[in-house]
Amino acid sequence: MQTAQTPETGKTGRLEIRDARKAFGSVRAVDGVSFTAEAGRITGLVGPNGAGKTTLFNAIAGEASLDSGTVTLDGAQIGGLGPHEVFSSGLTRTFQIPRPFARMTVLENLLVVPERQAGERFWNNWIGRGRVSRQEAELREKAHDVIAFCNLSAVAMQPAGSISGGQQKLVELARALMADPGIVLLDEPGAGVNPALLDTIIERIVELNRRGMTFLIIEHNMDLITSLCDSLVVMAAGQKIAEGKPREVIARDDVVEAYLGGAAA
Ligand SMILES: Nc1ncnc2c1ncn2[C@@H]1O[C@H](COP(=O)(O)OP(=O)(O)OP(=O)(O)O)[C@@H](O)[C@H]1O
Repeated sequence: MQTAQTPETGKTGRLEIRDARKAFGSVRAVDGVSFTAEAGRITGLVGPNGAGKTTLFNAIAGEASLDSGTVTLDGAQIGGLGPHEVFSSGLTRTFQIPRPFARMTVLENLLVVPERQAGERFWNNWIGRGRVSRQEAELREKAHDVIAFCNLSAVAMQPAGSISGGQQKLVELARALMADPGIVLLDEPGAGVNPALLDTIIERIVELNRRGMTFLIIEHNMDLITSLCDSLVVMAAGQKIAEGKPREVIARDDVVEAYLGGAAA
């Protein structure tokens, strides 16, 4: 699937969610949520436990279906597609708990990421080599470039299961980059990561965004959210309760209230 560029910015990765709904029995996990992650921006998705963030992420990434609503990426409908088709359309995600192939080296974890068949080639554009063929040597070269970019060179030949949880988060990001995505969905990139590695993760996200990559990030760490995000969407009990500039949004009484209620639940 070819991705279109957003006319105003020339960037890709604009994700638009309209009236998304998903229920599990009587639980309305996602209850009529609409928002847009603008191309070239970093959008945060926050909310207390059980707000519906993960359910929405899973639906966007094609791992679960919505009951109703639409999801478009650069104007193309991706709602209802399976995970591989969503991936091919230029959207990749990371998981809250990293899922590397534990016995494979970090390098091998990157080499097994399938190449997208069409669409934007973010990383390739950046390294300026045009279209990278599937030739093993070039794929390895790209993987080494991505590994260096993610500060993982020192552990490239180690089994991914043997490195720290924070480094595994960087492997997740690196695997996402191998696909040259227009947008990356990050599920709690800061969770369980030591402060030094967290700085590296933040720096890398900022650098990728500076080069045009779009991000949608679920995160509980408000310092990380306010320092990284251009805009913030707050969910509670399946609904969007606030949206706007991060510092303004998190100061709102109803947002504070939702968090206190969620924490007490
Ligand atoms: N597979 C499922 N079956 C039944 N209920 C589910 C399922 N997945 C999620 N839920 C329910 O849907 C609601 C939203 O859950 P979800 O995990 O999406 O919230 P969340 O905002 O990601 O929370 P957290 O921050 O704790 O990860 C919760 O009430 C949860 O119990």
